[in-house]
Amino acid sequence: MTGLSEDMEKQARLLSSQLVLGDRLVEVAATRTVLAWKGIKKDKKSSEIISFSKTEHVPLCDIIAAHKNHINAESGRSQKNPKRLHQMHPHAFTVSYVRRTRRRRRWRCGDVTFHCTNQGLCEQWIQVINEQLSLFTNRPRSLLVYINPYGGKRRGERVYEQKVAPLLRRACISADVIVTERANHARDHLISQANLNEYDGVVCVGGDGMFSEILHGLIIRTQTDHRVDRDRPDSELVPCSLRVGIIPAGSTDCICFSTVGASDAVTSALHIIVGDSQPMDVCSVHHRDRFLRYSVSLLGYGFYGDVLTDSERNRRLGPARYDLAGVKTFLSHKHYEGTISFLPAENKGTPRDKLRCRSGCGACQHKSSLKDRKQREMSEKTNLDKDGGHGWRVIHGKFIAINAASMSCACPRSPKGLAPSAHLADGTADLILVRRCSHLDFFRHLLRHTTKDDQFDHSFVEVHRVRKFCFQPRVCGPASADHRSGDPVTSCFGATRPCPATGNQGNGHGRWTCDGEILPHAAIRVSVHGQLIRLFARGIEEEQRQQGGRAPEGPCSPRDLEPS
Ligand SMILES: Nc1ncnc2c1ncn2[C@@H]1O[C@H](COP(=O)(O)OP(=O)(O)OP(=O)(O)O)[C@@H](O)[C@H]1O
Ligand SMILES: CCCCCCCCCCCCC/C=C/[C@@H](O)[C@H](CO)NC(=O)CCCCC
Ligand SMILES: [Ca+2]
Repeated sequence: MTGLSEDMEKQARLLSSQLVLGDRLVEVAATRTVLAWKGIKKDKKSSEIISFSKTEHVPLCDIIAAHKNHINAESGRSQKNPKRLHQMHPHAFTVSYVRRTRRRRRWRCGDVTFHCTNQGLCEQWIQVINEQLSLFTNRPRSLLVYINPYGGKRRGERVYEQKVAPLLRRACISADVIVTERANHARDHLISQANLNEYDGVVCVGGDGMFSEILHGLIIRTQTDHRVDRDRPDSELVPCSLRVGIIPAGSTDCICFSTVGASDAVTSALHIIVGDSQPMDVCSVHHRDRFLRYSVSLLGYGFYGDVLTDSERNRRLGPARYDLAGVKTFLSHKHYEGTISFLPAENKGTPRDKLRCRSGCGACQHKSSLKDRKQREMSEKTNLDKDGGHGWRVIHGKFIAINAASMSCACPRSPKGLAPSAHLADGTADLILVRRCSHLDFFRHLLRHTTKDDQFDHSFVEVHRVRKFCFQPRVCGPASADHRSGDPVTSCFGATRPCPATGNQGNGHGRWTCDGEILPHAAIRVSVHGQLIRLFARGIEEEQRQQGGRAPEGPCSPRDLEPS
């Protein structure tokens, strides 16, 4: 025995044999966690089999599938490969696996083809590998796919057919595909038609707006099935059981970029295939006792609300509409007056710490139990009753922008994001207040979103980590008794009255963008629901150095390595 590696010797081999790889003879072995091989040859003097190359290996959790090859006479024969070697090994199988590239966290599908002496051995290898893969119960078998044909540069259908469908087929994953025919088609289908029991996950081919449809479809369906009243701002929402995969085909693709670390269809498809799971916080947004929308990325008032409002007029420009609207909004340099009240998140770090949310993030590991949450709610209520809002902070001011990000909102435009230290699944959002400042100062602040400099390091910017917040635009006329009472929750909504100038509450104020949609009200109340939804993703991985070898040791967590 040549000894593939010490680690492998410690584990029971499921199968090992001599096979041919290219023009070399290799010893190949499979255990429950790894497939490894090493070049071998016959020692001329002793006639013993000796190894002559380093062990190469692929963790089983990175393998997509093993398939039989249909070989013609010429295939598999390299120039150096003597005809004899090939003739002695006429059967072959290919193992497809996840290959990490050196470039920007992109994953690709790698193939390695082994030739065998006989058909029985070839089939045995395929069976052993695929049997082990079938033990990974986190991998989906059946998916429901929604494609927005008009998202981003209108390439959704092509991207799916050319890049994603072939990989799903290779991994033996079935997919029912719906190409949407109108806005909200996917949302409505999920709410009232889809038979969700048939699927292990939902795939969204499109941008953040399309993802938002699917998010709404799944959350609304889940709450309806569990008879949860969505209109009550304090309802405890039930987490969705199906995971969502995002194949980026939009303009910003911020949710994909922030959860996968790349905006790339093949990378996303591979995260779906290996069955990754990334929980994600969701904000619920209410106006008085009426549910408005859910948000996972940016709730933005003022600057971003205006950018989005303006960009909607130029949808035909595709992704460039945001640049045009961004410049116009920046030049208009508006500010808005209002009161923001928020409940700070305790013991959850700060938005300016340097603890970035990365794959396996410690801050996102802890999911508070129902008991914890009930206790927190009780103490919030008691504090409110006791002294009219203890724990809540209230800030009145003139703001150029108010942004709430429950994740970093990293995207190709801003690789560290609007809130670089926000966490995907810690049950909090980072609330960024940009007060009225000079044009030049605001430009400096914006510019820092694209560099390594700290965009919060300005006297006119403050940032808080929060569980809940309310916003009340400046009230026309004298402040109401509720507002003066200091009870932030009541004052958020009690003080709203029609503006005499317009006769309409909301008009004349700024607007909120909620993951790219414009909200119909400026006075809103927001709660973060920790880990309400899960994606086929694993968060952004630390960049790794490749160390030679066919597939570098991936960051498979022990959970991934052990078949369940
Ligand atoms: N068939 C369709 N026809 C018209 N609109 C659609 C259709 N399907 C989905 N939509 C809507 O298109 C909007 C934009 O889609 P999407 O998010 O995919 O692209 P985007 O806006 O270019 O990207 P991003 O949201 O990342 O900026 C979504 O709000 C969605 O509701
Ligand atoms: C002087 C240079 C200034 C550069 C400033 C760059 C700052 C970029 C921060 C981008 C944050 C995007 C957050 C994502 C929000 C999405 O839910 C939403 C829907 O797709 N997209 C936008 O709001 C689109 C937002 C587009 C903003 C331009
Ligand atoms: Ca969060």
